[in-house]
Amino acid sequence: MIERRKPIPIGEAVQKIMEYQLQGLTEYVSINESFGRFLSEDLMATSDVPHFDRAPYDGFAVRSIDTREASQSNSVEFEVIDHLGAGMVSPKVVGQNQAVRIMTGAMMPEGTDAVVMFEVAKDYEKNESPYMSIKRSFNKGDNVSFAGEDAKEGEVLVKKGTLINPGIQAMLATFGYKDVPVAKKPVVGLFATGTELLEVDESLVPGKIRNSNSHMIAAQIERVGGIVQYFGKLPDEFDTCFDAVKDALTKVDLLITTGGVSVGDFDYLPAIYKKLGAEVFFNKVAMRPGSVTTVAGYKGKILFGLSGNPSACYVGFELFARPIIRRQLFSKKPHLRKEKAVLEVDFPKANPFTRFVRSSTFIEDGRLKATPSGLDKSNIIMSLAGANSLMILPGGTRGFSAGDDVDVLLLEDQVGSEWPW
Ligand SMILES: Nc1nc2c(c(=O)[nH]1)N[C@H]1C(S)=C(S)[C@@H](COP(=O)(O)OP(=O)(O)OC[C@H]3O[C@@H](n4cnc5c(N)ncnc54)[C@H](O)[C@@H]3O)O[C@H]1N2
Ligand code: MOO
Ligand SMILES: [Mg+2]
Repeated sequence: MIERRKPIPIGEAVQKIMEYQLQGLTEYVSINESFGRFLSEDLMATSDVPHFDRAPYDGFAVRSIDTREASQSNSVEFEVIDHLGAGMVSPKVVGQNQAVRIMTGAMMPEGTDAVVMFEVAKDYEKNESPYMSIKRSFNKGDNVSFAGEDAKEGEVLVKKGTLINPGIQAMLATFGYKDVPVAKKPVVGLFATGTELLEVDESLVPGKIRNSNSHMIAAQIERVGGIVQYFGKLPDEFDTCFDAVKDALTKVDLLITTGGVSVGDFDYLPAIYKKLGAEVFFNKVAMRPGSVTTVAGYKGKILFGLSGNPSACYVGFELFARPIIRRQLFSKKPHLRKEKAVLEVDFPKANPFTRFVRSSTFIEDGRLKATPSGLDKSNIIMSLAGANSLMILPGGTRGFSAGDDVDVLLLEDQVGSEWPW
């Protein structure tokens, strides 16, 4: 007689994992390597930006007071006393009816408070000296980019846990972060179990299949921000698997296995957890696919026994392994982002358990819409390629119709959701 497993609700399963306190760690990387990493500290402005008043246009820096009388019928003349490119600083103090020829980005000379664009000035020479004249007036501050208008020193600009994007790279450089504090990537160990598994370059023979799970999960680990330590595939043999798992646990932060978690005669993971003395959080979840997902804690590490069935394996990772990895990367929203979408097609299958349907979610006419990306069975691989989301169809329902509102979890999104969804 096989053991009867008691399925626990999905929310409870997620919570049990998240209660396990795994701390994120910080490391410093060069700004050149920080793109795509997660900030491990709030990013603060180390100075005003810009830190001096500067010209936002090519033209002439003037004292606005001297322009007051300028009009279409009264042109006002200025003596041009200096010439500045970006990076240059004028040693001169600008006096009455004087101007400085200034280029975009150059620091405003002392005394000036407005910039006249070249387009509205007439420049000429008189007695071999440069002059310019204007036929309109300017107010104090016209065409000036003021110190601190972009950022104020001490301001928190980006929160800890944010993914560094190209804009944040620009900020980091602006504030002189040569080395950037980022979350250390958790090392996630990975085994594929199954005597039936062939390597990717092996020819097909009766009864055997190529191992696709480890390639899929490795990509999922990288997508979420972890480092993959792949230990290879294991045959369904207790001693071999036990030794390999025990040894691997000394080398990683989290350990994922695929296959061997159900009630089959060669499903050894449950017995391995038992012999290890690991604390099994759950071994059955009220969901499809991925109901057999088994998760255990062991000496501050978490073991994820994902199903061997590819779609179940994929879903198990996204629901249970993703958030703990993201939390180690300091995310405050470590779970998949949940949004509402309109179901595009009928989904008549009744759902005793909550179902996560691999789906393609897209925007059409300003609305989020979702459609299954292929066959909905846990052994199916092909529907995963087109899946950018998981549609949540709650348990205890008789199926759904086109036009119904459904919840979708976005797989490629970087913002995430808090818990509970
Ligand atoms: N009597 C019962 N049988 C099964 C139950 C059950 O509750 N009672 N649950 C079924 C469900 S649901 C699932 S899901 C599977 C889970 O099985 P395991 O996690 O133990 O995985 P395996 O038995 O090792 O393999 C299942 C399936 O997946 C293929 N597989 C395994 N590894 C890979 C890989 N790396 N790449 C591609 N495909 C892989 C394997 O060949 C099997 O076909 O159990 C049901 N049975
Ligand atoms: O874990 Mo199985 O995929 O529930 O279908
Ligand atoms: Mg099995």
